[in-house]
Amino acid sequence: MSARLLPGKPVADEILRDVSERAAALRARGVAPSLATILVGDDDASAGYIRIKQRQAAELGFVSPHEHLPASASQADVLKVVEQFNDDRDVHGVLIQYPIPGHLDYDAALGALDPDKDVDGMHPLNMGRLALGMPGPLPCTPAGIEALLAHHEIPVAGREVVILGRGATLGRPLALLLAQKRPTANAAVTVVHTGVKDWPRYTQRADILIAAAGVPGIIQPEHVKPGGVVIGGGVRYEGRRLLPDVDESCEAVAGAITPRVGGVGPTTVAMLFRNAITAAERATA
Ligand SMILES: Nc1nc2c(c(=O)[nH]1)N[C@@H](CN(C=O)c1ccc(C(=O)N[C@@H](CCC(=O)O)C(=O)O)cc1)CN2
Repeated sequence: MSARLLPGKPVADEILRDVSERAAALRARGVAPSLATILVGDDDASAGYIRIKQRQAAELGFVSPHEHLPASASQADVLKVVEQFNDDRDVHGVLIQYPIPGHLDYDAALGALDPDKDVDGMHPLNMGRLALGMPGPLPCTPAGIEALLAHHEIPVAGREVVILGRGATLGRPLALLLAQKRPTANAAVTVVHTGVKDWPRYTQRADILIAAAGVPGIIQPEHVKPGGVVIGGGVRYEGRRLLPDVDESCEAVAGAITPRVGGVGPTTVAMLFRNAITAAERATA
């Protein structure tokens, strides 16, 4: 058996088409939608992702002010930039590229961000909104995975979803999202982590297995239910080299699977812009 592939690009294209139309509507009433980016330090991969986001912003007709702080920046320097963007009425969304240098506190910087401008959906208030089922910006990778499943018409409601990994950016918010009472969610969700000795016992019974561990190659064919759906959400980067959680040999066992490149990643960026256009519309309504 060879699994059906579930690419992310058509999902991202659909989301970005909608964002582009909404951006044009804002511009037609004299509003320039704006997504500000903050990069701290000289990490090549992060600088590359910022360039991708700026290119995408330009294609969609967004303004994208950018602040690049040196690796030696202090926490106060970072907070000052965050506050400047918070106070700037022409800036509708802000993202702080992760990671930042080790002497800095990313969570504190995120906590200082205006929650209404939080396009990553990771501010504590927005995570709280997600936990309570209240409207707000959704964390981009979890929202991208829900959209990917819906786009490829993978039924989720009532099915057994197992998420391997409980991190704050993926496993935990994704569990909250897919358990919500909505047609594209409403699943029986189990979160298991790699510290559980017999974690394969959980993944083997998953109708939909979502790898969110950030451990390269941790998911092998024997961890997958034959014919099940496998979504590779977790990745680790060595420089710009992508090391997915899911080993490619899983394609022989799964019924459907995301490609190792061009799976969940493109949907994450699209969701960032969906959050940004929503923030711009709300700020200028
Ligand atoms: N503030 C944020 N920081 C970071 C995020 C984020 O969402 N918000 N995510 C990652 C980096 N990232 C975006 O910033 C990102 C990384 C990778 C991809 C992607 O589409 N990858 C491709 C593979 C590309 C390759 O060949 O290496 C894929 O998955 O197919 C998109 C976004 C950390 N920081």
